[in-house]
Amino acid sequence: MANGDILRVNKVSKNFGGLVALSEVSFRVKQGEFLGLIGPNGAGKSVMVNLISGMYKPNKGNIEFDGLVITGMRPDRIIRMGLSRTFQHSTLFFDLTVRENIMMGVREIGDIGLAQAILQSAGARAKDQVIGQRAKEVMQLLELEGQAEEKAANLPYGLQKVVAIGIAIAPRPKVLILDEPLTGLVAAEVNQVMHHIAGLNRQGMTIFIIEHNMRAVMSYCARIMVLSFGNKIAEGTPSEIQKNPDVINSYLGK
Ligand SMILES: Nc1ncnc2c1ncn2[C@@H]1O[C@H](COP(=O)(O)OP(=O)(O)OP(=O)(O)O)[C@@H](O)[C@H]1O
Repeated sequence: MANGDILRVNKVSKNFGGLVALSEVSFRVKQGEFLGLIGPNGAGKSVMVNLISGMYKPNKGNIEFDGLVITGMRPDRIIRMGLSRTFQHSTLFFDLTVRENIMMGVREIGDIGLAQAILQSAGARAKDQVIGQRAKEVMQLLELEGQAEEKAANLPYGLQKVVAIGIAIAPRPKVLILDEPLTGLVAAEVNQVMHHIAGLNRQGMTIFIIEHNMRAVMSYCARIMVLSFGNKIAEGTPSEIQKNPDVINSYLGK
């Protein structure tokens, strides 16, 4: 895409019956960027994530990812194109180990770059090997090797969030969307999760994070967008956002 945009949201609106959840919202995300989305409860943040990831369809407007219009595409196809997300509520397989959880992330996609040909043509054993290898890489990347054989249910909450990120990045996405990944975490866990997200960004992954934790958003995001009642009310650097009177009135001041 021109200007290095990896994602473009163009005048997107979403209604639920008479409720306007999003009203003609537009924004762009640059390749490699660390973008934050903030706003009060009910502002439309999760609806925006669901529209981008193909779970909802907009009533108006369109969304472009990596040069293609993805509006109306099925969520699995959007993931295969390289746009992955995590969910506000945990989506781990609690009875499975960390390794097995991350293997699920790889397997679900069935497309891991160079390994794609092997996955399509080879027998079950070769497939398992490729999937296991990718799971190992992901665990190394997120420093989860020590917990590889632990059941997800037995992990502290912060590590469960890291495993959820592992499932999402297993298919090597270009863009990772995180929907409130810090909810319910204590300060040390917040730092742990943000450390991993920042590491992924340093390695080139574009990050789009929805969060209420202002300290984390302000210290990690290069740019922040603010939604309120379905409208984009501001966009700028953390210091611009902190000074913006509309943002203070509708969100930060409260
Ligand atoms: N599937 C749905 N059906 C009907 N209304 C919905 C649906 N999903 C979201 N909404 C409504 O859309 C509005 C925006 O909700 P959304 O979940 O996007 O808010 P949010 O900004 O993510 O809030 P929070 O910070 O509390 O997660 C709310 O009024 C919500 O009730």
